[in-house]
Amino acid sequence: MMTTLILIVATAAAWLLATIWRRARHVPKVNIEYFAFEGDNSAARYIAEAGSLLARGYEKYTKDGQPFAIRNASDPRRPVAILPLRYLEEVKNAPQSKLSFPLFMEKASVIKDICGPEMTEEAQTIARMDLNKALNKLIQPMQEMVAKAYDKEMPPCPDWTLINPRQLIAQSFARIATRVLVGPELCEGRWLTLSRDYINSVIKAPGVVRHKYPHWLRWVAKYIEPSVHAVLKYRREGAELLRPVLEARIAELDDTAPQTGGEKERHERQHEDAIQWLLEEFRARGKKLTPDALAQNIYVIMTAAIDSTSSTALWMLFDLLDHPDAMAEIREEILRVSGRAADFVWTRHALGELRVLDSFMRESLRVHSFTQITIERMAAEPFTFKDGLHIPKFSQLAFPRYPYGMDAGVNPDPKTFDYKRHLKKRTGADAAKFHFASVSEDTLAWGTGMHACPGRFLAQEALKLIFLRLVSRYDIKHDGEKRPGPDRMMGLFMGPDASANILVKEVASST
Ligand code: HEM
Repeated sequence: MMTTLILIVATAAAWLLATIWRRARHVPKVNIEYFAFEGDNSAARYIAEAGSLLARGYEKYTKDGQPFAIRNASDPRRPVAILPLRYLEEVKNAPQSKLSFPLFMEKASVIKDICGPEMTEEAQTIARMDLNKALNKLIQPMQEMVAKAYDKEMPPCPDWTLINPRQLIAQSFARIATRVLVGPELCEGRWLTLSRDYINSVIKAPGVVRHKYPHWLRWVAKYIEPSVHAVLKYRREGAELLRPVLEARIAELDDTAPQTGGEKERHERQHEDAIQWLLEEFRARGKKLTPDALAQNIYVIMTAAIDSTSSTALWMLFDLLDHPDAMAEIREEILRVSGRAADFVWTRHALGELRVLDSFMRESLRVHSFTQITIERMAAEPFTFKDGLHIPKFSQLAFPRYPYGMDAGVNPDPKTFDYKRHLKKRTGADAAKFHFASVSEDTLAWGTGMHACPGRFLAQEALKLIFLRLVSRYDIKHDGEKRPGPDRMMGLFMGPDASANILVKEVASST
């Protein structure tokens, strides 16, 4: 009897191992040219130089309208298909059940295995709809958050004073995002540092899990892996902070339900923040919102928002320092629109009048890029384009965002930083296009279709509020001849030199 049992267990184990081995070896490949480094083609080289490979692939294939494949840092068995623009419409129109952005995020960051924030339909909907509807009302609290960050982070500087701007910028945006997402009740306290702790843990854990655990064993990481325990700890802490606010909001909504039917949007909202939007969105779908689900939905938006916007802001600052002519013109524009009033209360309309600043920001976004590729999707099922290009299940595709912005056919004289480039386009055919947050044909920076960044208008207004305060109240310059160092490269990710210092000095009369 015992021998039979051992035989059964041994046969089952052998079958399991053989299946895992077979699956690991037989991953279907994208059937297009694989573009790799000549000579050293190691993972380390990709981490340092993938951008240059992408640029060469763009010249060789994309400009000819051809797709090519490139090593996939998160899953070297499945190269990423880099597509030319002729595929954009089909990708845009493909439903999420076929070409999926959330699935790409989940697999690329092994999000389930690290118990990290998964993109949900509720988070997508409130970021797309409620956030943008509420933006007018949120400008004033956002301005107050920027003032608080400056009060805390900017030292008195009657004379030239050395500061590290990363902290000022990161704190300004973190406060804005915190106010918008967790509301006035929580925006001042622990949440500010907690969201940073959480994001850091979510950035760290996927690399550790991928490195230490084979594919088929990753599910155990949540039980034994310290870096995943860190994610879980901050997730629990977030849920506990949110719990009393959520309970109060539920009680309030229950009280107003008889008049409104409890339906979303039927009543004048008392609160404009993601807690309220998510609560109402969950109810509208007949679902119960728990503190943990609330924390996860807020964290997923925060993770998308914070580092992308903070890095963009730091690059913008360095570009401003490199272009004193632009800085002078932008300061003049801010003073004109605000009527030189120090206590001017900005509105969306007034921010919209800052057209030179807007064009400057868009140019900065063109020449710096947090990610060199965009519109990343994973095939949730085998996907075949009209021309026969086949993307196997669980393979990824993307578009070359950075090389596209630097293509002379798309943006003439691309190496010149022309801060009025987009302003000139706006004064041409279509004034509504080509502002910072526009998804138009000269940029892939915001993605496309239903997944096009829903936070781009928030980013636009936040960056303006952060910069108008800096430029109108302070003179700023590089630390002597010491310029910021080169961008940090991490595969197809880039980041500005966060260690660079700058000099600041209060101006005598200011806005
Ligand atoms: C300069 C700053 C930012 C840049 C460059 C940026 C860029 C992007 C890009 C390229 C995508 C993917 C689009 C696609 O694949 O088609 C995206 C998605 C997203 N972004 Fe942003 N983003 C920024 C700021 C923000 C902010 C402030 C928020 C806060 C609400 C945000 C929330 C999101 C969300 C929730 C998604 C996923 C959308 C979906 O799944 O449908 N982003 N962003």
